[in-house]
Amino acid sequence: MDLQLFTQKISDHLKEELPFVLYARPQQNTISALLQKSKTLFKIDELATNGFVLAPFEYENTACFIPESDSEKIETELQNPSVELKSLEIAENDTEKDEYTTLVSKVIDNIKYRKAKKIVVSRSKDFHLNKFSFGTLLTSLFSTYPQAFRYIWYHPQTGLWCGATPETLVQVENNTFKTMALAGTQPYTNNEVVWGPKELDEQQLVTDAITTSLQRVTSILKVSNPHTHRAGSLLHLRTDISGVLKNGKTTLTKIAAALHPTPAICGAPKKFAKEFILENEGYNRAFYTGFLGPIQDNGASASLMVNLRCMQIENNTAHLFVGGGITIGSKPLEEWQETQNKMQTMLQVLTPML
Ligand SMILES: C=C(O[C@@H]1C=C(C(=O)O)C=C[C@H]1O)C(=O)O
Repeated sequence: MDLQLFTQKISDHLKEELPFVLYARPQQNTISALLQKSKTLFKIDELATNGFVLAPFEYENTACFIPESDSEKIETELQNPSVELKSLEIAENDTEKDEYTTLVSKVIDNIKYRKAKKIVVSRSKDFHLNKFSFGTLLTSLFSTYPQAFRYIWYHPQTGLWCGATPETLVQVENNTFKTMALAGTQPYTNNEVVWGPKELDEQQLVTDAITTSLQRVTSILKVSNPHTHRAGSLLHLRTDISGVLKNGKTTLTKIAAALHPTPAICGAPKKFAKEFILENEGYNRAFYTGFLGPIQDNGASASLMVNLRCMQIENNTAHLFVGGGITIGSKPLEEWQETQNKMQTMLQVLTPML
């Protein structure tokens, strides 16, 4: 379908407050959309129905869902999806900076007392938009980050969420699966990339925790060496993990539950880190650091992504969400700067509306 018609159809759907989701896979120019016909907020326990799932950080069993069976499916192709990235100045707010660096210091204290090895903390920041335009958001989001998984989700009960995430939670295809350990961040420059021991250790911890939690549900595991992954104006360290699902019995639901929340977005040990986050972060992450993606073949095939570099847009306000992993070597001011840098990803998308 022609991009203009595609955009018009979805804008009309939004005006009627009808649910929809549109997404494009990494490196692909095809944007697929599901336009739900009713206003029902579908919830699923088993990830075994064709459609698109959106799960919160506090996922236990239940996630929001747009079923293919209640939707019209349309597609379009993006032309020339390449935009130059220009860093935007973000005014520093002293109170926000104090609150965040204090939170990071508290994590470091807990790590010193050996309560945890790593905790990922985060914050949210609001930006005022001069004028929200769905069409502008669509072209800006999908053309700025062709290498990321991009999505826009809307339901009158969840609001409008969108993002461009570099991180796969799990991809399943014919009994085989792929996942990744993504951790360690530095700004992208033209210089040679060097990773220090802090980042290498932090990333290894994520790889170890993921491979351990996969042991129960998989039979063959292949683990790559860590390599640099570019995500817009940032670089991460990434290890690819792939294998075969155990006896053909492991379902998508089981593998997602075994992985989520990974130490890339929660911490290690998982239980302590999650409780610390819920008690101390001081805001509700909602769908940020949850997972989302299309489910096909009744769960035999799926691409579930971690919901990072995302925002919720309400009227003329964009709520951006950013965080970072804290380990023994972390420094509060550097962690603050890392969240400022991560904010650039969604700010680039908002530029035409600021
Ligand atoms: C928590 C975020 O990113 C995660 C934390 C990272 C880190 O601490 O280096 C890197 C990639 C992500 O796994 C975020 O983008 O908000």
